[in-house]
Amino acid sequence: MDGFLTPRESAKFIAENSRDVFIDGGGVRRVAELLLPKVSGPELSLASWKTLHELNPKAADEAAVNWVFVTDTLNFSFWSEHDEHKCLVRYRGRTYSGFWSLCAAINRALDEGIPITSASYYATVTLDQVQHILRSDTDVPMPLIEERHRILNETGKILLEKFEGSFLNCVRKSEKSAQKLMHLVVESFPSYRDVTQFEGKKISFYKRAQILVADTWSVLEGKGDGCFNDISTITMFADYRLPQVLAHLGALKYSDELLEKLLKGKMLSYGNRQEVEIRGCSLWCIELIRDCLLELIEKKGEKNSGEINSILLDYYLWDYARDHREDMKEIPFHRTRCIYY
Ligand SMILES: Nc1nc2c(c(CN[C@H]3C=C[C@H](O)[C@@H]3O)cn2[C@@H]2O[C@H](COP(=O)(O)O)[C@@H](O)[C@H]2O)c(=O)[nH]1
Repeated sequence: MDGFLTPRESAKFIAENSRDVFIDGGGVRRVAELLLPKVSGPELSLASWKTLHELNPKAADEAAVNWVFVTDTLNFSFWSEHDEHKCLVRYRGRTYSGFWSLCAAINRALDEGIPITSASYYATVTLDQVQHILRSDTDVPMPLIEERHRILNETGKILLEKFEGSFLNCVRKSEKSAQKLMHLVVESFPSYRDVTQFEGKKISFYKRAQILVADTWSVLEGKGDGCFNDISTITMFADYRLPQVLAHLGALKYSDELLEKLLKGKMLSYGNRQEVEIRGCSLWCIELIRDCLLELIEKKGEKNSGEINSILLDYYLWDYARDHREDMKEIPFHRTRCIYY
């Protein structure tokens, strides 16, 4: 996808030209200080992807990689109009919402003998079958079911044509470069092309492509085919939860006009200036938090077990957002309905 700024370049440019979203330096430092005691703990480690999340695969094999691929292909837009009426999926005695409702539905299908992670299946899966697989245990269906069906067919066909039906072959073509894998994904699979324009420049977020690379790194435990030599160049994933938690923690500030819109639950269309500023400033904010945290680690001589990168900060803050739903009500997430995040 030539001619586009990278996500990191895009974020810097947006943050420098933003009118309604601002990064608060004091807030950035406070978040870095909140994270400092965690750097040597389990939560800010690669292993937490498996140990903290029971729905994620425990294996590090080809089937697990293909589970990650189909999950991240559908990893978008779970928010509902009214939070008290939303899609919920019950699985093995627990009830899941949002992103986790997707993972629960995928695992439920596998338990029912439906090969939902096999490209040869989802390349021709019907809308009825997808509605059954992603069925909700409430009267509110998962949003964008028709789009999810279209994307499954499109993506499955391409994976069969170009990568013999397995995402592991796509990973192997990246020669252990996270950047090469991200670009191979966006070039091969149209639904991953999370790009738009801002102030006349062609910008990219590649949210689902970046989280796909990150989840591939995680499920392979950073070893073998997942031992990416440039994994730290992957930025956070510009979704609708991270901006909310960054605003809640005071690292991100919204103009009065934008905050009023969010409080009224107004929709922002994909590519709208304020939506782009929210996503871009969030991404740049995490880069600044990471830099500040690395400085604090240096100064305080904290020994962190593995490397600290934007992926691990993102995972941690995303989990934090899930665990602090109630506290975050004062700053709503922004409502954009799209297939990109
Ligand atoms: N920035 C960022 N956004 C993420 C994720 C995840 C889950 N992934 C990892 C987390 C645990 C597993 O270990 C996965 O690896 C989902 N999302 C996005 O959030 C939104 C869903 O939110 P809610 O409605 O509250 O479930 C939606 O846009 C979805 O695309 C992440 O980690 N970071």
